[in-house]
Amino acid sequence: MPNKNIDIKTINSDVELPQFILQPKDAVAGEDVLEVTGTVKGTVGGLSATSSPASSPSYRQFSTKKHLPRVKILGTGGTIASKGSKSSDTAGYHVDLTINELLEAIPDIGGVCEIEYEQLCNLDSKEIGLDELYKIYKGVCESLQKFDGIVITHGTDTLSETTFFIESTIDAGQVPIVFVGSMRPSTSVSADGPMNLYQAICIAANRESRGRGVLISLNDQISAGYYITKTNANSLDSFNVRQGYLGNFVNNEIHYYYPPVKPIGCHKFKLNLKEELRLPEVCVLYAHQSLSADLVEMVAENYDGIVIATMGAGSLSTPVNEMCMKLSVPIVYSKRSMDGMIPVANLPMPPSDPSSTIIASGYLNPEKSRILLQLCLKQQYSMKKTRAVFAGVYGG
Ligand SMILES: NC(=O)C[C@H](N)C(=O)O
Repeated sequence: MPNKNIDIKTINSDVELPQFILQPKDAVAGEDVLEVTGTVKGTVGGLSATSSPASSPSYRQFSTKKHLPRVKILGTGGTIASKGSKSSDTAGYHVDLTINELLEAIPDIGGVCEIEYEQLCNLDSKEIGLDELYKIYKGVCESLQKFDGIVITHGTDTLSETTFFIESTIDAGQVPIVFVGSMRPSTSVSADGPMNLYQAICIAANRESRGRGVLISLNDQISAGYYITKTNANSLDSFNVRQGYLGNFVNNEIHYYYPPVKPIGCHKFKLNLKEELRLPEVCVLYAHQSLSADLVEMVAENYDGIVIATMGAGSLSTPVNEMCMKLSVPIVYSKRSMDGMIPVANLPMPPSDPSSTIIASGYLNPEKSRILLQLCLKQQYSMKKTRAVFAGVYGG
């Protein structure tokens, strides 16, 4: 049952699925208002299970005078759910832990919130595809109506693609959606997963996190899932972006630097929850010296759209530009550089030319541009409308 101290109100959303905001009634989360007994419930492989106190570690059954927020955890796998063969291994590990096992490593969490969890899949994030994205999308939509916050465990390699997709397709209203992963497997010395997960759950349960959309919690930092990306393949401090962090987590305190904020110009796409997720095929090409124009043509024949990671702020050789100008599929010019953007002025054809199918990615990196173009193609947006969507991130 949803928390009785929270009012659920429908919000005006441009997303087809009815969604809700959770608003506290007079009672404030964390104040002593009523006696509740908290449990951790879970679903693994579609089977529902409520932990029985007798067989459970102590954190799963708690009694408190506090009115606790309710948090849903959706498990998808990643290094956070992985085991290596030696405690010194930080590579060559495999996904092996369920959400239930991850929670055993953070016994203090029972005092923070009530938790329900669901294991959607248990994969390295390189295996996350449309089916898994759809499960995450569905899991988040269904949980929005019943919980104060949502946490999704996920591998870091493709984490920022999933956060971008979820921010682009779900209007979460006030409910924090917090993604979390780790860089070291659970078996390693100084594994970062348990603290990252603990912090993510605290962030999801905290009222200061409301109205901030999709967040990533990693290495004590809180950032916006729309922009942030993995910038280091190995270190604990693996997520970074020029658009910056939203806050910091220190010794059980959450410090936001700004009032609630969501990314400017983030276009929301309506998806139909009842339909399986199918998206048009968009290929990412990585430009380099002597990139073959024929390769671009070959890709255009086999895909619905192309994103090119150009060499600077839109630079491609003359033969490749000429090929792009001839093709009829949409081609997004993005960048190899981690930071910066593609200004419209650097496109080989002005966007006002009706025959142009070349679009500037603005601040979006190639993998996020790919998802945005897929969503535009799925909705059968015109070139003009697709440009308007990319203009939200100063492209177009
Ligand atoms: N740190 C990680 O989570 C990397 C892992 N290969 C994954 O993305 O699932």
